Amino acid sequence: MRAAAKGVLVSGQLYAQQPYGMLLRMTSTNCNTGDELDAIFKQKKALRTQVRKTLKAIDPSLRSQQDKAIQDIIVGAPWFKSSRGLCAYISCSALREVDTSKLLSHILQPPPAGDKKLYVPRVEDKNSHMRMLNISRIDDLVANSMNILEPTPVDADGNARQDVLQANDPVDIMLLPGLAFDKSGRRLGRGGGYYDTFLKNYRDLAETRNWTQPLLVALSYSQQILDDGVIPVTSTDIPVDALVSPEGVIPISSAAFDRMDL
Ligand SMILES: Nc1nc2c(c(=O)[nH]1)N(C=O)[C@@H](CNc1ccc(C(=O)N[C@@H](CCC(=O)O)C(=O)O)cc1)CN2
Ligand SMILES: Nc1ncnc2c1ncn2[C@@H]1O[C@H](COP(=O)(O)OP(=O)(O)OP(=O)(O)O)[C@@H](O)[C@H]1O
Repeated sequence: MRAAAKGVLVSGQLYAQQPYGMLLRMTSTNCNTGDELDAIFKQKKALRTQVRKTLKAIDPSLRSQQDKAIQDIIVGAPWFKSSRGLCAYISCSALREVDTSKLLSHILQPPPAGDKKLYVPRVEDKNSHMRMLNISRIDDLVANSMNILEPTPVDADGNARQDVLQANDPVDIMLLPGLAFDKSGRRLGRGGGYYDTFLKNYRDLAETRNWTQPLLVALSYSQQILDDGVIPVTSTDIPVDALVSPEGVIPISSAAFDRMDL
């Protein structure tokens, strides 16, 4: 995947090669040279190793206190209560991700309490391709090869599940996982590029449809919030609008300040 980020010249213009043979025109704002990218990927890899270690060292009871605090903050928040459509991840405890199980059970309550449409990730292939599919019950999930629960492409009645990129209505919020974050919105993922690719596609779709962009909200243990300047980023990394940690909501973008009622 690293080679995919190197520049190629087409008709005198520099392009970054993307999965599926797509080319992204390199401009002064989105351009990283091959050497820069190699250096950044190395720094990201080292930081991932360090953060994984930190996460493994958190005492399990402290971790579950943080899991509860983060989910309670979200469930009680006006911006969450008023949302109609969400994308959320299905947390994996072996990866030490902030737990989303209480949040998901809350969203998936039978109506009228459960009044939100939920989309969750399904990895389609190793070329950073992930879809977000609609589920209405926790039983809609099965473990994939990475041991993360994900929806089957077809529901129990044999109908294809709705893909959020094909839906007629926008989602308001995306609850995102990650290994590390900072208070300027930088996010370090697990390295697949799945979220960055999906978020870019959703952003393009929302723009085409004239929809309000969803708020990108990352769930983070206190230990995952790093000082500004520590998280290396490339031009394809999409910043988050806000963080939710056990200490509360940290709004970052102007959209977060406007919409999170803080
Ligand atoms: N809960 C959850 N679901 C998700 C993601 C995620 O980060 N969390 N993804 C977000 O992309 C996609 C799947 N991508 C993944 C990428 C790496 C690993 C993983 O197990 N990484 C190991 C290291 C593997 C290695 O390189 O040796 C790890 O981080 O410890 C899991 C999922 C879609 N679904
Ligand atoms: N919009 C995009 N289109 C195509 N490839 C992308 C896009 N965004 C990121 N990638 C590629 O995905 C790979 C992994 O990127 P990176 O290391 O930044 O992932 P990450 O942010 O840690 O993971 P994730 O986005 O899944 O949380 C890189 O090769 C990167 O060039």
